[in-house]
Amino acid sequence: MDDHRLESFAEDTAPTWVKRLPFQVDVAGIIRLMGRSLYSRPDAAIRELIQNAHDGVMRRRAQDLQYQGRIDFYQYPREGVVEVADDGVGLTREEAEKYLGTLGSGLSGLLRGQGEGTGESVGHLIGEFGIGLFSAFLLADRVEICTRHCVTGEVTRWEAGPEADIIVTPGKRETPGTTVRLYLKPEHRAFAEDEELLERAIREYAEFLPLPIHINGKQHRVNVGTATWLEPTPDMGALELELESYFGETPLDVFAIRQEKPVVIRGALYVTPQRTPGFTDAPALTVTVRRMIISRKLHGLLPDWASFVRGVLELSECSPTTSREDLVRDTTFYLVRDFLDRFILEHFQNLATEAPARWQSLIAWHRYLLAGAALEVVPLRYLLRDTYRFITSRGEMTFPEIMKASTCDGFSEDVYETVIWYNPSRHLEAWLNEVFAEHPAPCVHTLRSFEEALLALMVADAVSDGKWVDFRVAGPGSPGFASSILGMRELTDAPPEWQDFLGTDRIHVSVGEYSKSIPVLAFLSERSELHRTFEVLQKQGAMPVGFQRLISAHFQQDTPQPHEVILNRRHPIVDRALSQSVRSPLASVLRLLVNKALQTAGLVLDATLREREQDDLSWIEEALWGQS
Ligand SMILES: Nc1ncnc2c1ncn2[C@@H]1O[C@H](COP(=O)(O)OP(=O)(O)OP(=O)(O)O)[C@@H](O)[C@H]1O
Repeated sequence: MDDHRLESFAEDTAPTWVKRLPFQVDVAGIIRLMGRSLYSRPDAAIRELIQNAHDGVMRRRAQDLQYQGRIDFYQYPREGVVEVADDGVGLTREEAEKYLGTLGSGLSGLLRGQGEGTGESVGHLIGEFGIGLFSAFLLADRVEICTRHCVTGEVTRWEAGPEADIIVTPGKRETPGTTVRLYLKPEHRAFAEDEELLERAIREYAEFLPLPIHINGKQHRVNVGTATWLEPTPDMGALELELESYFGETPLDVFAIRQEKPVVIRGALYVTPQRTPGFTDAPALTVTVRRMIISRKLHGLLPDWASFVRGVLELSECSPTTSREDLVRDTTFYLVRDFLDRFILEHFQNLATEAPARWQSLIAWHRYLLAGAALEVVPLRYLLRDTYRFITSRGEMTFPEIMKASTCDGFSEDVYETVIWYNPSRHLEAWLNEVFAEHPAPCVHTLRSFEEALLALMVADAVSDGKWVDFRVAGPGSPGFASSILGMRELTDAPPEWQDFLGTDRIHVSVGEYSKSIPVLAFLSERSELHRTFEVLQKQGAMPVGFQRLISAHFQQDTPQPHEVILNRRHPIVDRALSQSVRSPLASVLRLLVNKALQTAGLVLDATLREREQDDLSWIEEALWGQS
């Protein structure tokens, strides 16, 4: 790095003049800024006022254990006013002057910092930053507060508009507590007129706050206040019902969390019945801090793989962001995240041993998501290895069962101890079931691509555990398939005239002997089919040029294998046909059998093959007609 000096901005001689300016803060501007950038929605003000009222009540409760406390909202539609009233501790005149008018200064935060009062009461206070009151200006252009201190009985009236000075005067109020009156901006007058709107806003944040909240003096409380998941030993039935009513879906499996270390976590998680969560957004949780809802969709706490898990957590040690709409990504946050990763996995491991039927139904329901997640998450893969049931030619089997049944016998020429055969294409399923019917090894139908990957990784895990195992497509191209599965001997290319007669440039014909009584076996090359589809599209001019180039490059690198047709020399028709010429009627019968085998394997006959079929039928018909 160059050696350069930090030059002073000041003149070298003593300054001829110095001016000191007070640091200017445009409070109105800051309030506007807070409204626009700090909070994502104007009803955040409702939450801040509830929090303040709550803290006031908690502080009074710390002094008087008999006292319960409540919060009341009142609407005055004619005046466009909403009031939030509590019967809490109230403020002295000095406190009102000091804390209500100073941005960034709040008593709650101070008390929590100093640990004043009984540990419990301070621990319950929500306020922290000393800015919440200013959020009232999101909804209102004027705010008036009347407060009576519960001990001194002093009554203070406080008033502020965003542009004007704060005015503090004596006030009138009979009982202890604080009332905050919001003179709503015209665009927010609905909060004074629409009771449902106000109720929704209250419940959005304070649903689980134990303090009762009422609107317009009505008897029933707006917030439910109960949160079974916070109880020391929650009743699981009640918990399930509560989650169901809160999240609006029936949990498939519920698990409560009560954790003390390394961080305190209370709550409940459940498995959602939704099959495609995580498609549009990452897994999310409802999170409360001191029972106020921080977010109903908090991201980043659940592991990515657990996209089918939902729930609600009380994280009293986590820090809300200043807007209280999210959590600060600090060490505590990451401790919670790491804990959840381990906890959810352990829960499923326990479920698999303690309630296997339940675990099986979860796997069946969330097959895609679980198998997909297991590709990356090794412990989950180990769990699925022992419990995930693949569909095979011998019914459903777990990986260890497949391994056991796929052991090569002593007579096999294979160098591997175990060979797992699998079939990745649906149209070969029935056919391969027949082929494998008498064979002790199963054919695993990995009909969804993630299952093929899952099986491959399980094989790779077995290999790294020291097992001598191979993994092969059940098809004639795979070593050992013809000999060990089909019992086929001496596989050779068909003589050229038979290749020309029975095959095409896309169909390769060979002859062998196999134990089955089937005359012809056909195996399609999926790549060849794909190639053909693209060729047709290209001819129709239906493919964008860029895509076309990509496809051509793809197939140039690796030309597709032809479809395979294998004639069984042991079958009498095949044997007799091959001993005659390609012009004999039996040759046409054989060609019909080849077409049939290709169709059974899933090939849709093209025009050439269909034409050929017609020729064969006419030729046989003619030959038979001639004979009668
Ligand atoms: N209803 C109330 N009852 C008693 N004191 C109150 C009430 N509302 C506000 N106060 C006092 O005013 C202070 C400032 O409130 P403000 O909402 O701005 O900040 P806070 O609640 O301390 O912190 P935060 O910004 O995190 O909400 C509070 O700390 C509290 O001392």
